[in-house]
Amino acid sequence: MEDFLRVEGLEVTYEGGFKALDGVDLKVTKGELRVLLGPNGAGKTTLLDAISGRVRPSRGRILFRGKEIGGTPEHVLAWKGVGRKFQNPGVLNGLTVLENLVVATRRRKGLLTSLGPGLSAEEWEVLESTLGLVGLQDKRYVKAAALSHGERQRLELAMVLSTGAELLLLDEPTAGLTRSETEAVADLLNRLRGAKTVVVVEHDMNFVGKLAASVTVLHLGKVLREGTFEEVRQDPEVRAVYLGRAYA
Ligand SMILES: Nc1ncnc2c1ncn2[C@@H]1O[C@H](COP(=O)(O)OP(=O)(O)OP(=O)(O)O)[C@@H](O)[C@H]1O
Repeated sequence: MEDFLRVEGLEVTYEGGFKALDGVDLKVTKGELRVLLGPNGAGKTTLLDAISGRVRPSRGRILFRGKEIGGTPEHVLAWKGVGRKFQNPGVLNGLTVLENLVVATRRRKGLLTSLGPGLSAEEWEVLESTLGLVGLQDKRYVKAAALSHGERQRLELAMVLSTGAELLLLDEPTAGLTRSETEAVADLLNRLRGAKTVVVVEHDMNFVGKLAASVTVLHLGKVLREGTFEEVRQDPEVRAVYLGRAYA
């Protein structure tokens, strides 16, 4: 199968000459759920930034569905199906859950983001199934401002999905969530497997352990290991640089 996302020899050098990524190779197949682990400063966010067009690679290639996308502006990539959670503009507080999803769906079509009729029957169907997927059916008429933190996170995910994103890039989606909210996000990501390709940066090991995911460990801007969560968790080198602290 063709790699859905392929990163080859990627380097990102920040102003001042600091090399945050130093020759990263990564292959993600369609429908895969991939976790990026690594200690602070390993380059995880920079890798998501490079894939989503927020920072420019200084060397190497990023291929999305076989086409080079390195250096392509973020808004163009969003249009091509690369979705970054926490992308602007995010949730609109004054609108209900349903209205926010309508706005996100219309954004996909490139229309003005005003409300009103205009979604096809098929789009309503997709919107309904997305609501179900994130477990917010019962909150459809609730204003976004009144949602709990966890519900809001799930609404943001639903909005990225509604924009038609095929590749979802998530940076610590469980930050600030309670244990049950974290479990809801883990369930959601597991259910997305096969339908969407997801790359998620996460520090919460309990959460990562619940994901049916392969794991890539970054360290000092390079890939240190790849494998299942158990494999990388048992790896002495990984433990030394990262997990050792959490599992000592
Ligand atoms: N805009 C920037 N200019 C210069 N250096 C930067 C910039 N952004 C990040 N860095 C540096 O690049 C390195 C990698 O940062 P990055 O945020 O990608 O790491 P990370 O693995 O996501 O870390 P964390 O887990 O702490 O979020 C760090 O040393 C960081 O200080």
